[in-house]
Amino acid sequence: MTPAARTQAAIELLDEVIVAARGGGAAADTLVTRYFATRRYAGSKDRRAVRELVYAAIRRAGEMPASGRSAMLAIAADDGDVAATFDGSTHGPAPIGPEERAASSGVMPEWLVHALDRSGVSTDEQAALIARAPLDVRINRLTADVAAIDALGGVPIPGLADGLRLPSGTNVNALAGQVEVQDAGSQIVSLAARAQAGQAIVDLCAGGGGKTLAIAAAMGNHGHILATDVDRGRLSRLAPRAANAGVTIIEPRLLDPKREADALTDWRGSADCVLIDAPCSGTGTWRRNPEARWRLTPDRLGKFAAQQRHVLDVGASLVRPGGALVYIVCSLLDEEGAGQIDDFLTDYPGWLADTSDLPAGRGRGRGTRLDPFHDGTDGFFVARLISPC
Ligand SMILES: C[S@@+](CC[C@H](N)C(=O)[O-])C[C@H]1O[C@@H](n2cnc3c(N)ncnc32)[C@H](O)[C@@H]1O
Repeated sequence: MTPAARTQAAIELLDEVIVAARGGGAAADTLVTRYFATRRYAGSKDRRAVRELVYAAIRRAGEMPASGRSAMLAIAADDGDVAATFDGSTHGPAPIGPEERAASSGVMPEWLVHALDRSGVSTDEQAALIARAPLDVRINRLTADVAAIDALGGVPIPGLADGLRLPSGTNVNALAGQVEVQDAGSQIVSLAARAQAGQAIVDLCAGGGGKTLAIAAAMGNHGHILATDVDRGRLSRLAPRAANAGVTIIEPRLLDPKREADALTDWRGSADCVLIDAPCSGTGTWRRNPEARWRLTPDRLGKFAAQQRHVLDVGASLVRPGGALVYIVCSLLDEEGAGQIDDFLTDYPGWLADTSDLPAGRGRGRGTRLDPFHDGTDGFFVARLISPC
């Protein structure tokens, strides 16, 4: 592809990303993969270059741009080489017209700036939310070939015995099951479960099982983990991943939304720990999905808050006396984090917030917050609550 054709491809892709963000369609990453699946003429260098243009344009536009072209014009405004590709060549974009407007620059939509301000997230911390994310993995000691993992050339992540930060672009597919791609923050908040061999743990919002597998490894594959979710597609990914990872203690169970408690009567009041990695806005994961900040609305945020309170109520009923409820969101908004826990503790007398022994993060309300600016991780809020004996 010529440089001009790459710019045109980025414009087309950005148009797709904008349409998907407006209509609840696929994530940018999926759209890029699909785009190239039907364009075999594009080589690996072309794909990488187009992907970088697309993500640079997404990161630069705080508000959703009017079009892919206006988003790329904003990149062209600062980069003469990109501007020169608007040359009207056969596969390239039309020349820039004198009246054409580039998309405005910014970190995120204005309403989110205010919401994060209210949650005590500084301007620098907000900017770090859309920086590039590193490639972190968790070494699975149940199956790991240490020599093969050493050969990847990663750097140990402070505070995580099994965490490794790899050079960007490292292909870890050949080591599936031996290493799990998992952000350092996700590994750190999983430690809040303080999982031990022999325990009975419920991972209520297990999804594809990123944290379930981390907990199983911490238990040395001894004990029992009930992994539940309401999303059949996500939960179905867990069993093959567990098999690959040599984990045998996980029991997946699909729940019916709003009727979760009916399917969990056998676990009522008996879990040593219930982990709730709740559905949330994902403001802490914008490094990986920067276009997600265009999708979020105050209405959607309110719906997440209601879901969070619902899963907290379901989870609390499963904890044994003296057991722990660990609440996690990958968001820095107090509505989803510290505020939820304040409300929970008001409504559940006798429950107490435990102190943090995590190797990163700072206190926020009755929990701990991790963020890219201070911790170099995705953003998370985590609280560990102890049920009355
Ligand atoms: C943040 S994701 C979980 C990610 C997962 N724990 C991991 O580490 O990969 C939140 C999950 O909560 C699930 N969920 C939403 N409402 C739920 C409910 N009422 N009961 C159980 N799971 C629910 C969603 O389907 C989604 O998979």
